[in-house]
Amino acid sequence: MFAKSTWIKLPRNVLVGHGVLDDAGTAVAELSLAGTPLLVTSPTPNELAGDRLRAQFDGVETVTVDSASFGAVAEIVEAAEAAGATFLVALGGGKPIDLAKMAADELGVGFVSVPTAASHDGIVSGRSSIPEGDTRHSVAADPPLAVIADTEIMANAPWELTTAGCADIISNYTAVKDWRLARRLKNVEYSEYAGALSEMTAEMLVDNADSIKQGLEESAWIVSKALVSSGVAMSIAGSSRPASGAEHLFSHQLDRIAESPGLHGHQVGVGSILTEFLHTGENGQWRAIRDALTAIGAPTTAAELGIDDETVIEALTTAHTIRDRYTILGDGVNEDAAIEVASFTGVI
Ligand SMILES: NC(=O)C1=CN([C@@H]2O[C@H](COP(=O)(O)OP(=O)(O)OC[C@H]3O[C@@H](n4cnc5c(N)ncnc54)[C@H](OP(=O)(O)O)[C@@H]3O)[C@@H](O)[C@H]2O)C=CC1
Ligand SMILES: O=C(CO)COP(=O)(O)O
Ligand SMILES: [Zn+2]
Repeated sequence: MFAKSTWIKLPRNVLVGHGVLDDAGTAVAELSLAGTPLLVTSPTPNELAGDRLRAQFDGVETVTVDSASFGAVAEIVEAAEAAGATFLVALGGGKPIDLAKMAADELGVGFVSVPTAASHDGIVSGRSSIPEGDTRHSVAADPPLAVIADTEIMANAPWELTTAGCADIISNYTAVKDWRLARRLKNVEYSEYAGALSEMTAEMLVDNADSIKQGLEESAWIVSKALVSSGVAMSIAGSSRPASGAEHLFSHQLDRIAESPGLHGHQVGVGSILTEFLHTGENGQWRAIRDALTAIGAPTTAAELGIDDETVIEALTTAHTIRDRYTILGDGVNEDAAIEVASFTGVI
């Protein structure tokens, strides 16, 4: 008997466009959720859009978080219980969205994602990433019930957040290569649909690189749609594999060891240059990845990330140890090889 089964969880309503923030109430009403939400946000997004959102939900209370931590998740859970909230609405960048995602999971309620920055695909995915000490916990949770991405607000967010979101999508190329490699060498479960969707998402973003420019609202639209698409690929796969390979291990390791880590998307972009070189060699596609990052204005070197060369080499040689996820890093890249890769590609 055929015994495989799949449970794919996806957002039901996805709104992307100019001014869609004002449709949040309608989009949520359409989900037929009973009761009142708790609004989870952080200071800047609250100031930018909190009142417009509150005006659409009767009796909504607000909790404002300053930093990502398990303590902040507990605070949200407590506030939701005290307010008798039956679902959460997360307004902001990845920080309040990830915290609300994890709190919603703990409370056993749904949440709605209202991103104000297109900084990475966590704003639509079913994964939450919370730092604790020098480690970062990547935890599975349910994806948002709805995503309301107002491009007017996102286009006015700091530009580097948008270029980070683009680089997170460009990194899908190497993530899928790692996933296929793991299927071939370790018999890891692979989804053709999720792999193809993830690659196509990166392809479409790169094809539209000319329209990704600071001050152009269309940029926020292109990137938001790509982030949604990448989130869907992860939901189909039931893991972050389609969007997270060795380049993500490299970035997670930088988050642990760098004195002042860069933005997630920027780090995975530079990681992709390195791991593409490991996959396809000196005449392979690493230049195409680098050029795509350059075209949208994302960093391509350690210096542009603001991280010293030694730390980049340490991250590349130790990244394979931080997670049980087989990638092109295999059982480790030695220091000489890491220096060779990083020098040849101009990363250091
Ligand atoms: N789930 C996942 O797969 C992933 C999750 N993450 C998590 O996401 C977080 C990082 O995401 P990121 O979006 O960069 O973080 P933040 O939510 O901290 O946002 C970055 C900064 O931009 C500000 N901001 C947000 N929107 C606007 C806007 N429209 N205009 C002006 N300023 C704005 C924020 O203000 P303020 O300081 O007031 O909040 C903050 O200072 C981390 O907590 C990380 O762990 C990262 C990668 C992947
Ligand atoms: O950042 C992600 C995908 O872009 C999530 O991946 P992780 O599972 O590595 O946290
Ligand atoms: Zn990512």
